[in-house]
Amino acid sequence: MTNENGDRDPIDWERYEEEIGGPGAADVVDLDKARQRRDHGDQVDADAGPDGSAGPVLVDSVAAQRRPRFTLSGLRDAKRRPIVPGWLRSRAEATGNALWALELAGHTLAYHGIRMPKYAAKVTWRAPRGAVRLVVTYVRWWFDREGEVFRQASAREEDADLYLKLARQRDRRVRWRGIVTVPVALAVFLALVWLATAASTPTVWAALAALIVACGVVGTPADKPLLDTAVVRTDAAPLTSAEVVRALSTLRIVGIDRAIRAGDTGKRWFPAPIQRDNGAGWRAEVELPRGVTATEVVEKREELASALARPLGCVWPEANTDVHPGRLVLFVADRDMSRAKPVPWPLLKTGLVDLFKSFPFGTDPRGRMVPLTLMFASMIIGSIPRMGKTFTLRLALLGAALDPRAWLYAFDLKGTGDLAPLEPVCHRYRAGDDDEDIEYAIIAMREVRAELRRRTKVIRELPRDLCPENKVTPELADRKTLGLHPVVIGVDECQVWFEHPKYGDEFEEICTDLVKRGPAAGIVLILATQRPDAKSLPTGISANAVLRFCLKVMGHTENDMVLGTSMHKTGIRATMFSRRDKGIGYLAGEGDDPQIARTAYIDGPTADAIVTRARAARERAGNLTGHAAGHTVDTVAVRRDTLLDDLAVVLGTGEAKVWTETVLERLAGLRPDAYAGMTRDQLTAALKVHGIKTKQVWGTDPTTGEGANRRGIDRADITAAITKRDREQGGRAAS
Ligand SMILES: Nc1ncnc2c1ncn2[C@@H]1O[C@H](COP(=O)(O)OP(=O)(O)OP(=O)(O)O)[C@@H](O)[C@H]1O
Repeated sequence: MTNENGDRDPIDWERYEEEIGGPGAADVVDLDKARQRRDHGDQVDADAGPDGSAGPVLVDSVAAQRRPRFTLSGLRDAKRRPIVPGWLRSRAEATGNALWALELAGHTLAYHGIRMPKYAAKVTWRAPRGAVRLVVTYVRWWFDREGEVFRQASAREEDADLYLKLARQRDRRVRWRGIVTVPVALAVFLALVWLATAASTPTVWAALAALIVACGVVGTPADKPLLDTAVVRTDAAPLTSAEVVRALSTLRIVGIDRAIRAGDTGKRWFPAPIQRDNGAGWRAEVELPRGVTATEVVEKREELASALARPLGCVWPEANTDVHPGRLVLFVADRDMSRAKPVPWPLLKTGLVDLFKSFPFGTDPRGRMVPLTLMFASMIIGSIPRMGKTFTLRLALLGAALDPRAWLYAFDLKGTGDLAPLEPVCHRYRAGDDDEDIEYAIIAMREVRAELRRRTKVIRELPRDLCPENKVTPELADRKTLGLHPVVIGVDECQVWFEHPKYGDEFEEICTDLVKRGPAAGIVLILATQRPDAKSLPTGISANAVLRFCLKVMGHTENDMVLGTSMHKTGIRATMFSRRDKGIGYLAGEGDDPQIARTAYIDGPTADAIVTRARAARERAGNLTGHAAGHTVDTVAVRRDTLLDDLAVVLGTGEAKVWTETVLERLAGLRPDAYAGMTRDQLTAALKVHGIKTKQVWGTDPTTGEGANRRGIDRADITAAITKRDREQGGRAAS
């Protein structure tokens, strides 16, 4: 199509107009009628243009596409960049950076300081050559030797005019430079005379030293620097947009390939320039071609690393779904995260933890500290074997150990003793999965459940001003009389509990209760498992945990099991980690978005040293309890399960069947410490262990006096279960 100026417009606007209005649209729109309607003040047609004229306005026209440069609403919605940079706002990070700079300066000074004699010898050796170089350079300048080539060239080409011009210019220069030389020479001469006659000895030596250093520096060959290298830098090449586009185009992602085939050069894929981030690498934001999601790229992290020719541990693609699913944030670190020396844990040698506040957990790919706040949360740690779950659990428990108020329960069901360093500070500790160990654990967990019930009652009865949010506060935790100190329970390989044939259901029921109600009561449950599936990590637990740390997993089901529903779909994929990424995972629940973190690496001996410090702090606070104080748990108690006998007592002989709620009331009356607060579900689960099921029971409501059919217990079932148990125990005793 040709416009008024005779230029060819690449867009056939007439055709598009016709298409919008349908065939013959130009005939259908009656402009006169439209004008009449406007003149008569009729409502403007929905299709009317902005000027009120009838007919559709093409949004694809150049005018419609033009965006106003400056609008107030645009400014209101604009994202403000922080006045103080992020690393300065975090005290820990700012101190860390300042310490690093001081340390670097100290190292450099010490390195060069120790080499001063060597440098002095080098400088003295090079000084004569430097002196000659200085004199020669000066003489060359004085006699304008740099113009010599041109003068000779003009002579060779017999260009008399040019030669004369250059010769005259040289004469002028030599004369002028000679005039400058006289005062300079005089000054040097006078300085020498003064040094030789009137100056003090230190001044003479200082002047001589300065002269030697100056000459030595001038006499230094270009390929042999005077100073040795104190710090060897391994600077990574900068990341360029062309490189990113080229790498993305090799990933065989259909949408990207299609865009490139259609002539997209990728120049407009970058909404902001690629920047250095925290001095640790390059950060590129990429607006992927329409229809391509960032998760497609995240899944191909390994191929992307190969396309960028960087180690896998340097390449960290993430989806920024806050903007839209096609916005990719690519961080390319200078150093391989899985190989880099781990940043030492700040609490290694000094400092205690307040569990109500965060403590250092690890670092992100940018080298920034990642915190963890255990209070008011439960935590799940999951991955395939040998990725660092136990180390992560131990790290979290070490943090808890450094809060002298906290009671620690550590259960190492793998039984290898990985949690053994924590034993000196644990209120309850057990390694192994034998019957004895499981019995110990069930007693401990029953104890925690009873404690949970007690705490909820204490919190409920506290005056509003002391407990405004109906949850434990740091002040309440400090009051020893209330007994609301933090309780942190760590279980490694928790699937062993939940799959246990006898106590599995009870463990599940207690843990579900703890995950749901424990955080508000100051009880934190941390579960680690290498088999994150519905059986190893019951959904009631996995759905309610707040904190989640997912190291490498193999599939999206495990990913979502640990990190939460739909995480895989939204691009939070722990499947992208490689087997070398030990201790590296996605941490969700701390902060707004899940973040990649490498846990602080603490080996056994280091953990021992931290625990020694933690124990000393507990001794000072008078808070060495349970296992740590040498108390043992009577595991025989668990074998003498009193529930059946207690039921036999409360059911009496007169009634054949009793409603569950009535049984619960009677049990609470019989043993308030064991049964107060027990729910119907809990009783049902406890009965299931003995193979007893509740059934429909007809009875009369004592308050209303009306008959009703409700769930209840048959006394015959209890008697049968007791007989069976006694027979079995008798058989075992006889054998
Ligand atoms: N933050 C870390 N940095 C470097 N290496 C780590 C880190 N955390 C753990 N590792 C390494 O990973 C290895 C496995 O750790 P860990 O025993 O915790 O794995 P796991 O997942 O619990 O294994 P399993 O499933 O067999 O219990 C350890 O030997 C340790 O050296």
